[in-house]
Amino acid sequence: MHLLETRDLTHIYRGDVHALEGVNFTAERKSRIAVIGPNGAGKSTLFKHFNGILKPTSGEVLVRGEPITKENVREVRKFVGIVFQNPDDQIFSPTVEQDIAFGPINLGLDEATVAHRVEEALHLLGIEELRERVPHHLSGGEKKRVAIAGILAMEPQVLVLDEPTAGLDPQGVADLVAFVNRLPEEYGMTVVFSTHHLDLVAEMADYIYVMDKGRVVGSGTVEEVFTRPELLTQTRLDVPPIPKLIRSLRENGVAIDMAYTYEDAKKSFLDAYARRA
Ligand SMILES: Nc1ncnc2c1ncn2[C@@H]1O[C@H](COP(=O)(O)OP(=O)(O)OP(=O)(O)O)[C@@H](O)[C@H]1O
Repeated sequence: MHLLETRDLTHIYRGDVHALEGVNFTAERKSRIAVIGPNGAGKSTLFKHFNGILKPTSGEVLVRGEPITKENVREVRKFVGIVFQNPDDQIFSPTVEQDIAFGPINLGLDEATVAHRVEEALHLLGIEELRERVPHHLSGGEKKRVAIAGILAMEPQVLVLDEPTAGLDPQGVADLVAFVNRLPEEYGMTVVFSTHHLDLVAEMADYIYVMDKGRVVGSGTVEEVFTRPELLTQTRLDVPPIPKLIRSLRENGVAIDMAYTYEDAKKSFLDAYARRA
């Protein structure tokens, strides 16, 4: 049984827009999964099926092996939390603190538990100093953190992030990467995210789904996907700079180990340099 699964999932929007066509997707506990693909590939539509926001035109979505039904959709939404692309869709309370408390209160938790969860979420996202602020007056990046904190406070087992780094400054991106990477190990969570920043994928994911025109056109480990440049270019994507540069050096006779993350690349370069010396 998979933690989350779609089987032959097809979604046709009104107007005969075929947004998903026969998508098979699985996620396991503690996995870090990137969904990549050009604009309009169907990433957000897929995510909206993960907790029953959208209903399949055909096919199935299974959460812990169970199809999503009217009866279990509340439970499913506790289990799978989604942070949308645009934080304005998700933020509506008068203060940040109240906004983060909204989800836990809705789950029917007692006051002390709600307060505790709000504190934890503020702390995890590093936004304690924003607690009294009016969400709508925050910057884009600050809003994004508040939106993530609001979902996190519901303690989902699966955290789905639709383009989490869009609009963040470089330090914000680095903080987000570090934050996401703590969740599987420290909290046993599964993280599924979409991004157009392919250089972040190796830093934040173990497994990749490549989507194009509503279909999954490739999937595999970071290594499996990034060693298929044709798959990426045919979907208007590209191999990120680190593996691209190292591949090119290898093709030019440089003895250097392949790497996908910044830290691994640094090690590869230092090793290659040491071997020469
Ligand atoms: N509510 C809707 N009604 C009709 N068509 C829609 C609706 N939402 C999305 N679509 C269409 O479905 C297709 C998939 O859109 P989706 O937002 O899932 O793509 P995406 O991969 O998330 O794109 P992006 O990278 O631009 O965020 C697109 O052709 C889009 O125009």
